[in-house]
Amino acid sequence: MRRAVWPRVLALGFRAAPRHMVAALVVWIVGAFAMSAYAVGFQQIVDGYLEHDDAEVMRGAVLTAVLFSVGWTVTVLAANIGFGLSDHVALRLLEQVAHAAATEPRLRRLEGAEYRRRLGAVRDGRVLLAAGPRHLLALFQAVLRALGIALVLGLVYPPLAALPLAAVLPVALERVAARARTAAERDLAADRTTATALLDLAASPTAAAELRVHGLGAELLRRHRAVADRGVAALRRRTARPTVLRSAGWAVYAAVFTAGLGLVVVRAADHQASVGQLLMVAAVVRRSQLVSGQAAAALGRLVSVGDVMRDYLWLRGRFAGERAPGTAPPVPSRIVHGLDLDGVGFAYDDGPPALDGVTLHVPAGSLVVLIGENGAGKSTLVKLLTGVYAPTRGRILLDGADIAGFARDDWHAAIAVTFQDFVRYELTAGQNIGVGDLPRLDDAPAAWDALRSCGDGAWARGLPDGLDTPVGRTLPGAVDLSGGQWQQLAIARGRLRDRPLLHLVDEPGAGLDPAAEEAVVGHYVRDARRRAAATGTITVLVTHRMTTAVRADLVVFLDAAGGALAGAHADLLAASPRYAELFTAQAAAYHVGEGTR
Ligand SMILES: Nc1ncnc2c1ncn2[C@@H]1O[C@H](COP(=O)(O)OP(=O)(O)OP(=O)(O)O)[C@@H](O)[C@H]1O
Repeated sequence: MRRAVWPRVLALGFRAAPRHMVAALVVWIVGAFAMSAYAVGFQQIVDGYLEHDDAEVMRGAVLTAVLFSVGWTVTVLAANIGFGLSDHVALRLLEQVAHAAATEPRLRRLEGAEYRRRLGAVRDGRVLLAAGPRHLLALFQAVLRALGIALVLGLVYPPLAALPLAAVLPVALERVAARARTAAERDLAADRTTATALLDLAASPTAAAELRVHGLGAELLRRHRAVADRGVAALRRRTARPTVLRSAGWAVYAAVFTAGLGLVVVRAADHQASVGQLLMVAAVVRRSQLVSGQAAAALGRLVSVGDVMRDYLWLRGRFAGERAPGTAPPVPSRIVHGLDLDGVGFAYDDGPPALDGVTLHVPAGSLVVLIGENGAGKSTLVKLLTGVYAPTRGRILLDGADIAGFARDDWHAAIAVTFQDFVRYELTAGQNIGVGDLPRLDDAPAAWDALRSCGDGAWARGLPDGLDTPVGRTLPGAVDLSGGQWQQLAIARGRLRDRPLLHLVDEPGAGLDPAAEEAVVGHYVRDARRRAAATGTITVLVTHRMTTAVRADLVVFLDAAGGALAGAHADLLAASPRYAELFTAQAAAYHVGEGTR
């Protein structure tokens, strides 16, 4: 464990549970003193008895009884305080990471293999990390106990005070072994993730039907076994040598203490030490072994704690800074001129550009249909317009103002979105709509009204408690819905906000039956016209149904190279052979008459 992390682990404890930390510190100092010093009382009893000194025996008995009971009480107390401390820190840790991730406006910071690896490490290691302050205190206590033992040994024969130093070698080797183990585990983390994913998939209820039909269950388990066996073998190989070294360290330690004990026996034979002192040393040697074990265990765990702490600090650093722009311009209440994309480009991580130099003007109040083949960048453009991603080059301007300059929360409050990969919330059906406009989370009439855009909503009325029915798989009494019904809830959610500046809808028809899809598109067209007049709202509809393009003011056709062509449907038919080809193929498939051209 590198030094810089220690104070931060302690600070974690003091921030999460300051009273627990102080109590643990006090209790463990008292415990360390009591459990080391009680052996002195033990010596007094034996020597008093041999010298027929009843007063000395009594003093020893009282001292032993008091120190022993204080020591044990405090040990039990310390364990409880320590666990309480860990619980507090664990809770706080999870809250901090979850809050930072949930409120991070820059979605790119939640992506990438490095982010996923570190997040996984903190999630899996949170209990370990939360116990970090406790392990640090345990290490501190072990050092105090070792000092107490040195003091007691020094009383018998001063050179013996150096005996506890023999623990330095095995404890250091324990640390080396722990380092080797955590390094190996870290290198094997990808395999472990794969193994867990394979097991999760094998047990997943959503994948159950497909796995059975394709006969994949046994294959998944075979792969899991192969990956897991490889991991266990690699771990054994890499930790074998440090384990041998570790055992050698403890052997040296045992030899040194045995020699120390032998020395006291010789001194007792020479009448330079009393029998009581001999017994006291024997008791202290046993205690010293426990204390060294405690220190070694704490140090070993702290190595892993340090690793998780570094991942945790990395995550905190990733979410830090740039959160609140100083003075952001206000988001306008209506669009007057329109939306301009000025050379907009975007690439995920180090991948090829998903969008490459898109430049176009969308007049206020337009209904835009966004068309393109799979992977052309339609959803990416929608995400750029929501502001959760920023263009890697170029700008998006609303009435001339770069949307990147608006405060994120203000911008998000000013738009309405239905995402292609929408979320299925484990809430009631009505709340699945209500989350689209939080102040109206439980506004039943508004939810019914929004749902009516997808048809008559008969299926929702047929639910046991209508829109008050919990939906999904986890809540008690929850009803799971069909893909199209979930999609209707997502569409209604996106329609709940009344006066958005941008209304973005990504593939609303994908899971809907033709009647529902027609109803939905019709509502979007009517909403777009109504809002155009009121707020200059721009509605962007992503669809593969090219016949919808006929009803648009502006069609944006994204090509596979990340470029865009914009214009009226008829203009695009003339300007783009590929667009015309796609339209003709689809029109033929859907028996669309020539009149639509
Ligand atoms: N989160 C992501 N990380 C990395 N690459 C991504 C991510 N999302 C999309 N891409 C890539 O960006 C490109 C554009 O994807 P996008 O989802 O925008 O296409 P689309 O036009 O919406 O496709 P579809 O019609 O299939 O929904 C694709 O090549 C895709 O592989």
